[in-house]
Amino acid sequence: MAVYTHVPAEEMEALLERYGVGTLVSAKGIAEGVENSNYLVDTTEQRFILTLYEKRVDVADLPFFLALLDHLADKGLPVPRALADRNGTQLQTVAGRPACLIEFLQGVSVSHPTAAQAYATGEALGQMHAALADFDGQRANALGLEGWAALAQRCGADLDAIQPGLQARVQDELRYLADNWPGELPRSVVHADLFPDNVLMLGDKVSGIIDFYFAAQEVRAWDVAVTQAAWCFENDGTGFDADRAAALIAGYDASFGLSAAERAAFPALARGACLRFLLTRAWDWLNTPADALVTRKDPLAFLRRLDFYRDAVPETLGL
Ligand SMILES: Nc1ncnc2c1ncn2[C@@H]1O[C@H](COP(=O)(O)OP(=O)(O)OP(=O)(O)O)[C@@H](O)[C@H]1O
Ligand SMILES: N[C@@H](CCO)C(=O)O
Repeated sequence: MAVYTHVPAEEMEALLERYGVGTLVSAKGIAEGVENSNYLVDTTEQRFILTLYEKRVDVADLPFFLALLDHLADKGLPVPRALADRNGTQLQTVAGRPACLIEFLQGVSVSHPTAAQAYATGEALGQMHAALADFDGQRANALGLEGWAALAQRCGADLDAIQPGLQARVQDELRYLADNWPGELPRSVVHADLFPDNVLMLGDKVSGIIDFYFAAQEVRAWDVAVTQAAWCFENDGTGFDADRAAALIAGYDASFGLSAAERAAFPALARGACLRFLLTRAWDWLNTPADALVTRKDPLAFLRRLDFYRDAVPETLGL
């Protein structure tokens, strides 16, 4: 579950008062997600998401994230805005945490995406990249190449407690990526975490793209690699689904497209994607008490993906 901070009903009521959006009917903690606390809030008029920003979100980055949501929503993407209260303020303090009241979008996150759903997601990702061409917000990617090395350093030899030999494997991979990272490819603000749980779907249509709190400037095609690594395997990192992967890339090509240079670099980008999630999951695995309410995600599910991309023949990746 992910409700790290409890919000008393009185405080919720006082918050809603500032927006003039009806009075509180119910507020339920949302179990999904690991990063922030989220509540589903119903008022006499409307339904909202209340997000309280927790450990990995730096308050100084919130203006960037809120501007990004507004920019994409202005361009017609199904992205929820943070609402402004009667004074025009989007960012609030709730139960001592920075917080926003966010538009509720319909749809469900799929656990076993079909090829048609992967196509729609690739297409939506391409539309998002097109819409970001004139977004001038700046945020460096703390979870890029340098950030992975720093995180590996912080995990240190404890990586071997997750699986013997993991520290050496991570160091090999960091060396490979330092030598082969295609840093010369076009850059843009990217979503950087477009997992199935961050895409809401109604049937085969994308009805919502959420959770932009890792968005940052990065090699743009890395976003496509992250999305493929997240969408085209079983949860445990086995069973790469070539049809789903090809559909995702075809959807992206239909709305934006990968260049020849981006296709050539795709396996290295995908290895970087896998290393990013392997390391953040490993850090959480090592630093989340076993009795914590939040469910830790398996780092080895991304080691298996990493092994897959290391050994993959590029033609099998749907490129
Ligand atoms: N704008 C929204 N409209 C509808 N549902 C939403 C919205 N925002 C969040 N949700 C719901 O809340 C859940 C958790 O949200 P979110 O993924 O943003 O949390 P998180 O803790 O940041 O997650 P993650 O672990 O993916 O980083 C989502 O899976 C979704 O069900
Ligand atoms: N989507 C990430 C969580 C956010 O860093 C994961 O599944 O590991």
